[in-house]
Amino acid sequence: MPLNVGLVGAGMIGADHARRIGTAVAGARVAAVTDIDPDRAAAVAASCGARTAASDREVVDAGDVDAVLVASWGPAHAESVLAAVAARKPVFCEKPLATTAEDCLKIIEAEQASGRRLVQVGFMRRYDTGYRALKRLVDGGDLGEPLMVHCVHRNAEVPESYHSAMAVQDTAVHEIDAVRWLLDDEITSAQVLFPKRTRNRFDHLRDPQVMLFETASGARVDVEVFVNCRYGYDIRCEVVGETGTAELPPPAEPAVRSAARLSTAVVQDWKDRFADAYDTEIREWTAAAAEGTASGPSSWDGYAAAVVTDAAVRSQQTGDVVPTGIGRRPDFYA
Ligand SMILES: NC(=O)c1ccc[n+]([C@@H]2O[C@H](COP(=O)([O-])OP(=O)(O)OC[C@H]3O[C@@H](n4cnc5c(N)ncnc54)[C@H](O)[C@@H]3O)[C@@H](O)[C@H]2O)c1
Ligand SMILES: O[C@H]1[C@H](O)[C@@H](O)[C@H](O)[C@@H](O)[C@H]1O
Repeated sequence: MPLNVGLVGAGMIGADHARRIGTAVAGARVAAVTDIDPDRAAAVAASCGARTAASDREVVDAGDVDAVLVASWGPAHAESVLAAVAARKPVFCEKPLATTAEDCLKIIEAEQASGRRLVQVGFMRRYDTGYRALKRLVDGGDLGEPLMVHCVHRNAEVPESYHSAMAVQDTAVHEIDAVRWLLDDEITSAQVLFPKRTRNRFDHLRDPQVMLFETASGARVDVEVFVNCRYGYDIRCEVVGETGTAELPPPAEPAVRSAARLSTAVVQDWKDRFADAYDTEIREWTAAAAEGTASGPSSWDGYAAAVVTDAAVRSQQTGDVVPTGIGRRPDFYA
């Protein structure tokens, strides 16, 4: 019997995950799809042989839905995740887990009360082969004690609806999770600085931004976010340890020698850059969900990302170093 997945949110990434479940994941199928835009729900349902449902509640409560995939807008995530946890169904939630730390805590409490892990958050970098290789080096002690991490997150461009806080909440949130995971260390403070602004995009947007984080052990992390860099999608990460450094490998692209030039194409967007990571992420989610549980990035990771992004957004107003106030991770999430 395949795992029957109920999809909440049939936008860009929801449709992509539905396609992925149909083509790249064995032992799972999409059974029901809902979206507040019924046309989108109908189109995605038709593309994967599923039925449509009127609401997230209907998806969660359906007798033939074993697990729920939430890919709606961030502000709608908490309600759907809480409903799935209440129904004791495994749930994958695209980032962010919730848009407030308070809602993340409600999910943590409900999940702990259920007695087992049910929630996986969509931080797909943890499934990227390059990041996994970096993690093995850090964990294996090959670099000595990690002291610093230098990160770059560049998008070719963003739509007009993208605003300055999203550079933290939507974009740097990936580095925030990846660095916590790589170093196995919590982020305790955040600061955001604004360099000279690009003239190439909207007046309302501060772009680029430089974000500085400190971890509980004293490691320092810098993240350059530049979401209108024009030339492509560019993700970099270098861990500097006491005895060595390691850098994320660039995506494998052929080196082309032609017309007296040696060149390599730059990947253009996140869907291509992390395509394999998304496949692995959803495969590992469905495998755990088939066992009635969840693995990978947890509700605690979703909460930690929320408190760090809150601190960084506050720092955007003043430039101050803002403590994150992160507490102790419950043993449930050890
Ligand atoms: N992990 C990643 O790299 C990654 C990449 C892109 C998007 N995301 C996340 O995925 C989520 C969706 O992003 P997107 O780019 O697909 O956005 P999108 O706007 O294309 O799609 C969101 C969909 O959710 C629907 N929706 C909103 N509220 C709903 C509700 N209450 N019930 C049902 N449907 C609802 C909208 O109608 C829309 O179709 C966001 O949280 C985003 O941050 C993650
Ligand atoms: O929602 C997207 C997505 O998370 C991408 O991975 C990131 O590079 C973009 O900056 C963000 O807007």
